[in-house]
Amino acid sequence: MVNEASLETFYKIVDQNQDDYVERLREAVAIPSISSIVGHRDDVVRMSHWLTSLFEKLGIKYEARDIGSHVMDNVDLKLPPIILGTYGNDPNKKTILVYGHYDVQPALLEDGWSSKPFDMIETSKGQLIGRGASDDKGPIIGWLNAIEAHQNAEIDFPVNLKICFEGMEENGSEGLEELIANEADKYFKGVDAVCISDNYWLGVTKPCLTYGLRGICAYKVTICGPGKDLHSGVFGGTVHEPMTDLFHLFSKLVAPNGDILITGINDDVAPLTDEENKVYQSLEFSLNELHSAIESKTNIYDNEIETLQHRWRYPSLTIHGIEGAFSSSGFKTVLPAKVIGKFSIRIVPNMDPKRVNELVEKFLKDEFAKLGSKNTLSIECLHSAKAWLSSPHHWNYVAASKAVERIFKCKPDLTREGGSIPVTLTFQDALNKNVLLLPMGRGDDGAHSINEKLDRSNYIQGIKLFGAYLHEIASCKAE
Ligand SMILES: C[C@H](N)C(=O)N[C@@H](Cc1c[nH]cn1)C(=O)O
Ligand SMILES: [Zn+2]
Ligand SMILES: [Zn+2]
Repeated sequence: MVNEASLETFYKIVDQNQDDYVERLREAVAIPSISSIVGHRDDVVRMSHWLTSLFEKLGIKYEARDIGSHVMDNVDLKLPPIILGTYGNDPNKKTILVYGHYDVQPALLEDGWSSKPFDMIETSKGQLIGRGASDDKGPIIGWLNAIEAHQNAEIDFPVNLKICFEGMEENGSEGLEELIANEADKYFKGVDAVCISDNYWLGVTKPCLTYGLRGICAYKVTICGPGKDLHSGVFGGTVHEPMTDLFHLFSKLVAPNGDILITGINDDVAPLTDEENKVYQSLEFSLNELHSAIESKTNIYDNEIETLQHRWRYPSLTIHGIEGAFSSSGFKTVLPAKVIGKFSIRIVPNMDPKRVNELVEKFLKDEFAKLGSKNTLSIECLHSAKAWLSSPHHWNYVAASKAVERIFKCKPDLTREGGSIPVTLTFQDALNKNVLLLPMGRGDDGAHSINEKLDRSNYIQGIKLFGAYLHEIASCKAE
């Protein structure tokens, strides 16, 4: 049985301390821990130190595991540590593993942010705007705030908590899979279930529990031509241009209606069953919510069901950008000598990254050969991860559903999501335990986009939700 009085005291303490929690998030957002930019690697490491100081303050035992180094953009870089924490070790309590990441996506004011991305502001509507506020600093700090609130309220922490925070999630989670495989029977031994808060509600009003994610294969395509950038007037029309080749190649990858054109890519996509199709009929999601999240009406599908199916259970291909091309304002009549195009494919159940890589390589090489260009082409898969599906009827989900009802007075939606968190499947397979995604933020938080935000109410109610979830876990029967 959940101790109702303890929970009420916990909620009260969370409410009383909410301004401190916001300040804590502001401090964390101020560290630009961007894992995919060489010059920010020290900031990612600084963020790990910020977290471990908080672990010390809260009495969480931890190890900051050194996982070696890697080469990124031709630079040898130390990988940020994986922080493994342990809070409580009572054999009579269940053990829950929480995972999150302390790295963030890149962000520049000139991308169109309305305020400096790493100086978190709070708007009059209670939106906490800053890079990483929702993805994933708010949620990871949320777990730590929940621990502190139990201490301040002087109530027993209901479970043993194991914590795994990484600093490379936005850049392929390098080193994490290996660490989990090595530690499955050591550090992760005794874990009963896993909970990850690193995604978002479907819309803006109703909480959800998430049981599926798409995977990802991310590519870098390099075309090299002349030995240096050239004057387009002097040399244009007389040399094979890398940018022209890249545009031709990339135009073959995907149609404007989103269909992926790579030969064979759709062959393995799991067929849509009647049972799965039914799931989409009962979801509360409107195109209006989509329009507000994308700040336009540029949706491909004119109905909710197809939109969600193409977000959750069909693959998609996105062209992200071109390195080496002229991209500033103004006009420069340059002929770029070398360009690097970047795209990724979100993959779905039954698709295998190895097979996807083979198909992508063959397709690009065949198409490049048709151009008759004397430039050179190279293709690199930067990182990949399979799609993930969990069992939403497991006691882990039942406990989370009860916790949502306590805090939000409604039953959560059961959703899948289009983004990727490679570690979900790794934990599920390596530990053979149920994995639950319990989001804190809303569908319009703008993760990876400009003006990323976390609503103060989602942050504070999210801390209460995490606490309530752990209390429900403690009182539920694990079968
Ligand atoms: C859903 C999660 N919060 C997230 O944003 N994941 C990233 C992971 C990733 C993979 N390559 C680079 N980042 C995502 O889905 O893009
Ligand atoms: Zn992210
Ligand atoms: Zn994330």
